[in-house]
Amino acid sequence: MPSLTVPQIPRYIFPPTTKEKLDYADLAVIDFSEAHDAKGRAELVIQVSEAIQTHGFFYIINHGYTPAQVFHSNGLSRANGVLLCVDADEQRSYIAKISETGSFQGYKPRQYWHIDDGVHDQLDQYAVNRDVTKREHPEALRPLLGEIGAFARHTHFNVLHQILRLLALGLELPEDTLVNLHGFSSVGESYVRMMKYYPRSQTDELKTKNVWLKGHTDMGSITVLYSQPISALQVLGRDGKWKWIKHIENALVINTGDAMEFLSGGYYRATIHRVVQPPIDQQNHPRLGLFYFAMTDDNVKLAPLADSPVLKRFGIVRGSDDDAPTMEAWRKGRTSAYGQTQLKAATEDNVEEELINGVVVKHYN
Ligand SMILES: O=C(O)CCC(=O)C(=O)O
Ligand SMILES: [Fe+2]
Repeated sequence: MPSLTVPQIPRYIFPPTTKEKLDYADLAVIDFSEAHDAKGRAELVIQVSEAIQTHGFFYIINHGYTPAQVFHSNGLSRANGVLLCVDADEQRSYIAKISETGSFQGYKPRQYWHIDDGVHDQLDQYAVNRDVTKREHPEALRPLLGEIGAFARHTHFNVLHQILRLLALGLELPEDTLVNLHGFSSVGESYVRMMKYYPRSQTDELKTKNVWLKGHTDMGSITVLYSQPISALQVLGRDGKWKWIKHIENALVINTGDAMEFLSGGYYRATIHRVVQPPIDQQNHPRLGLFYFAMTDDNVKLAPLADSPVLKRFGIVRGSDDDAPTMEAWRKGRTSAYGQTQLKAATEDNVEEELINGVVVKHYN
């Protein structure tokens, strides 16, 4: 019997994975069920450090949810429903004031970002701070806020913090060094994002050479993507070639962002990735995304953790903190500029750039 409080939300029917032969990145699969004892964790530290240094992406399996739980298939289905159910008028009243506030919280209006050659994005997105009470949300979302809050909490404590412990150990720092910079209750922006990409016109595909989101790094520390079946995400390999990210049922796809690159003095580089048109057999489906974008607390200075013996061995020192942006300044600068500023051609081929807080940010074609 339908519940009286939870609205009937159209279910998203997952399309099958592609039959096309794609050039997939060969990513490490990190099994979190091995993280329970010291020996297992020591092994995972090596695997995760290597994965970040080679590809920048890795999978996590056995992260604590089954596909049947709200956070995977059902979670995507709900994301779909929420993005679909809210009518245009209501969407308008929950629009994110992205350029004014430097925050994505709320709806990003469709076509807000410039992609290339006059073509704008074709995707809906709704962002919810991990503290779901921070803002008002559209009516369709309200009955789901408890679940979204629990999802954020689970991802923050059981996924993000576990990864951060492995990364701190990889820097030979006390296990909780990075965890302490990512407090769930601190002032900061780590948030849940639901995305829905729509198929685009042939003209847009031609003008952008099939690129839906240009190659970029994420601004935060860690991005957690709940793997979904439509292929479109690619990673730029160290050999300069784009490789596809393969869907693994109920896996998480993890990458590092700018904040982690700053904190580790470049030891954990931010991953360059992009989104392109899906392969031919998946092109007629909208593509859903469910993410947790993690950032440090707002007041953290994004400068190298120079106590790390690993960084010391690499000769990485912490310069004046006056030169380092805080997480708050970095995320606001990047968020308000993204898809809005006129990018300049860089000296490298196929790269454009912009200056954010005195740091060059690159975008890749
Ligand atoms: O849709 C995806 O798979 C990735 C999206 C992405 O890279 C981003 O929003 O930063
Ligand atoms: Fe990204």
